[in-house]
Order: sequence, then structure tokens, then C-alpha cells
Amino acid sequence: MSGLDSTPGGLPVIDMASLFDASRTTERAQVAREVELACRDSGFFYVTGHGVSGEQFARLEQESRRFFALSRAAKEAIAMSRGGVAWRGWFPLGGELTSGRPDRKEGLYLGTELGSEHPRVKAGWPLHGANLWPSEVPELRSAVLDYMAACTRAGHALMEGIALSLGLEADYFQRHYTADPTVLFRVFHYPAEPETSEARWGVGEHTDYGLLTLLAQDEHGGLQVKTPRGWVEAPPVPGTLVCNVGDMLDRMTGGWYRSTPHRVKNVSGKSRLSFPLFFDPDFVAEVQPLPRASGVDVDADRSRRWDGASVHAYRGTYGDYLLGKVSKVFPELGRRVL
Ligand SMILES: O=C(O)CCC(=O)C(=O)O
Ligand SMILES: [Fe+2]
Repeated sequence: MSGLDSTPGGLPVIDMASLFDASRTTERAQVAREVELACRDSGFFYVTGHGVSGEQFARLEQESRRFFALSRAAKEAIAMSRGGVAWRGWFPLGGELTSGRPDRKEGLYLGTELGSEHPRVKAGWPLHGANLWPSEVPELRSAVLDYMAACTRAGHALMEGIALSLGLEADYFQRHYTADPTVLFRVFHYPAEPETSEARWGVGEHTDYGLLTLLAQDEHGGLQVKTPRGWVEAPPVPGTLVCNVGDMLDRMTGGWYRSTPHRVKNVSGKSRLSFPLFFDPDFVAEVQPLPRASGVDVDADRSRRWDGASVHAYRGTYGDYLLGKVSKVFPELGRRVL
């Protein structure tokens, strides 16, 4: 427990424990109010009571550090180019272009572990398949899979809180979008930059694509969020996850909840690790505006959207939207899949 109500930059810290227990109606209603305030303001908030243990996080961090310390050749053995259409594996520093420029980070792309017998894998669906694991750090596999399982449970619970905050039944998202969520997970390493360097962006300004992102970060910091009051730091708070609204929730709510631009610059002088889990709609879901009955006027707030209306304009499935986005940040892979 952090014991904090908010970070120095004003991002709220919400105890979400009651979202795991449907009988705690009063507390859940209170959490829903806090979630609503956060989503109406910056679209960013921290959570405690998320069910990911300190031990799970510590193992994830430790094994990830061991992975990034491997030689380039060892990391290249699981390069993304070997992951095929599943879009998994390691990419080097500068290998991803979040806002059209190379990011100052390396990373490991992961997701729901699906075997070759899974119907979607058999049918060759992009972004579905097996993760690539480094043979030199075999412990990384269970550390990642345990963490992802716990964090995905937190994602389901949080979506109940978000549904309640929008005046919907708690299981609204589960019923319509996330019975089989698209879960992508990344392990990022932002190397220490020399103090004199013009510190380029670790990740350029962007919004996330899906419903909700749950991010664990080490103690070094560097994440920045564009709030209505300007850019603020989202500093590390031990034991918390940083959550933010993605484009699909913005789309469903007509901008009532905001998918907020954020970026990373590692100025700590240390090597920083972060672990975003993207909790997103089923690949085949067609994401629709919320029912009017929820009381949210999905048209009213469209103009608040930071980049005009792009997330509201597209047609198709979440998978189509995601592939369009991913092919911009990884042009090489995009050419292979699309
Ligand atoms: O590393 C971080 O703190 C944030 C990463 C991020 O924004 C992303 O992967 O979408
Ligand atoms: Fe992001």
C-alpha cells in the first residue's frame, strides 16, 4: 500500500481491492467515482490492491535485467524478425518508431501465450502465437507468465470499475469485448543516457491503442503525462501500477474518457525498466459507442480529443485498428503482415 492519495503531479492513487469482490458494493461505488474523476481528468491513475504481489514484480524485474544484460548475439536469437506474424521477440535500441522517430529503448514483445494448435494460430492470425524465450535466462518465462496472469486479472477487475463508473453493469465489457481480451505485454529497457546527451525521447508522445494499460515501472522514473494542466511526471510509487485509458475507451465514450498523450525520457542516469500490459478488446470485436442508456453523451465531448477524431472515425475490428497502428511503429514487420 502506498498510503498516498495522489502523486506530486496530482495523479490519483486508487485502492482497487474491492473490485475483486462483487459483494463490497459501497466500496466499489466509491472506487468507481474515483475512477470516473481520473478518467475525466488526465485519463491516468495509479492503483494499489491490484493483486500483483511484490514478489511477482521483483522476479519479473530481476529476470528482465538478466535478459537485457545478455550479449547482442544472444538477444538476436529471439529477434522479432523470427517471431513471424505473432509479432513477438526482441527489438534493439532504435528499432521502434513511436512517433515516427526511433525510440531510445530496447524491448521484448510478448503477449498471450498461444500454442500452434490454437485455431487462431493455425489460421495464421497476426499478433497471435507463441512468445519467444531466451534460452540463457529460462526463468524469464515463468516470471513473465505469472506476472501477466496476475496483471490480466487486475485488468478484468478494473474494467468492472470502469463499467460501474460509466453507469453500466459491472460485467458490460466482459460481455461485449473482453471475454477473450487481446493482451500484449512489453518489457522495456531505457538505457542510461550520458548527462550531456540531448536526451532523446525513450518513447515519443503517443496514446495507447486499446482499452486500458497497466504499467509497472522500476524506481527510476521518466514517464510524463499530458494533463489539462500541462505535462506532469508519473513518478514511481512502490507497489502501484500506473493505469491509463486507451483509444478504444476514448472511442466508446466519445472522448468522455480520455486517451491521453504520454512520453518517456530517462534522465535518471540509470538504466530504467518498465513493463506495460495492454488490456484490449478481443481482436475480432467491433468497438461501438456505449449505449445511450449509460447516461454518457458519447457525442458531446468529441472535440476534446487530442488529435481530432481519428479513433472515432475508423470502421472495422479492433484487430484492424491495432494492425494499422503497429505497422507504423514497425514498418518492416508491417510490410510482412499487411
Ligand atoms: O515505459 C513507460 O513508462 C511507458 C511506455 C508506454 O507508454 C507504452 O509502451 O505505450
Ligand atoms: Fe504508452
